[in-house]
Amino acid sequence: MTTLSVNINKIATLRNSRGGNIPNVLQAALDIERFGADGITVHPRPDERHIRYNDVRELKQNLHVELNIEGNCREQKFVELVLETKPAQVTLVPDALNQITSNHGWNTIEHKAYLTEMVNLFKEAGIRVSIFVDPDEEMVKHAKDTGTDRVELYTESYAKNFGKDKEKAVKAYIKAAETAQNIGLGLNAGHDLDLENLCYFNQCIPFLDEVSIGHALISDALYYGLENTVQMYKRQLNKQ
Ligand SMILES: CC(=O)[C@@H](O)[C@H](O)COP(=O)(O)O
Ligand SMILES: NCC(=O)COP(=O)(O)O
Repeated sequence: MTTLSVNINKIATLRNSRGGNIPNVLQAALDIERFGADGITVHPRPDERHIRYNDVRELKQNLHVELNIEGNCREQKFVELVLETKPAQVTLVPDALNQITSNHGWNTIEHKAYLTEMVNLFKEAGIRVSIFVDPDEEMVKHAKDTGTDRVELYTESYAKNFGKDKEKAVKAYIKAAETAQNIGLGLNAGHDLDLENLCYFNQCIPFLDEVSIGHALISDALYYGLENTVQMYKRQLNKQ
């Protein structure tokens, strides 16, 4: 069964807009856990514009479900935070400084030596590692050489093209996913997944381990409430 890790960056964005502690990010994460999510994802960025480094520390101390920390391992502060908090999973994302959001996966050929070093560092600390990649069989194959446990397929292009032609939109993802499965890599996916496009993606790739979803899920919660929304996403993942 594919697990749902809820990305709570957008809850922190709302909190930070007023400088106080409303909404309370930790409480929201604990509630999301209680409502049935399998994990919590955070993506701290160097400017701490949404999740702050201290949020991550608090979350790790209080959550019972898996914590997935995504981010740029070229940032020393990020590496130190991950090694200090020891989440269940770290997802390595090649962000540029001041990027609005993630917009590409790693080139696992060009950066293989560097990624191998980072994967070793985190795995030695007992942390599962996932590498964020575009839906490209070559990138998946070369990710395997780094020793990573999983890859996360960057689903922005799937989400963007889903409305035009969903079969075409998912094609490269199925190929990349099958490659990962054949070489023994675990498989995550995320970015712009939503209530419309999630079920089809999961049905096309039934061996998916985890999806991480934030922007659409937190937006849907404005209409449906957080509890309902988490359960609506879970139901999409449970449809055969
Ligand atoms: C890695 C990824 O796909 C991103 O979606 C990310 O985790 C979200 O980051 P922001 O919330 O900063 O857009
Ligand atoms: N890894 C993707 C993620 O955590 C959430 O992405 P999005 O749903 O906010 O686009």
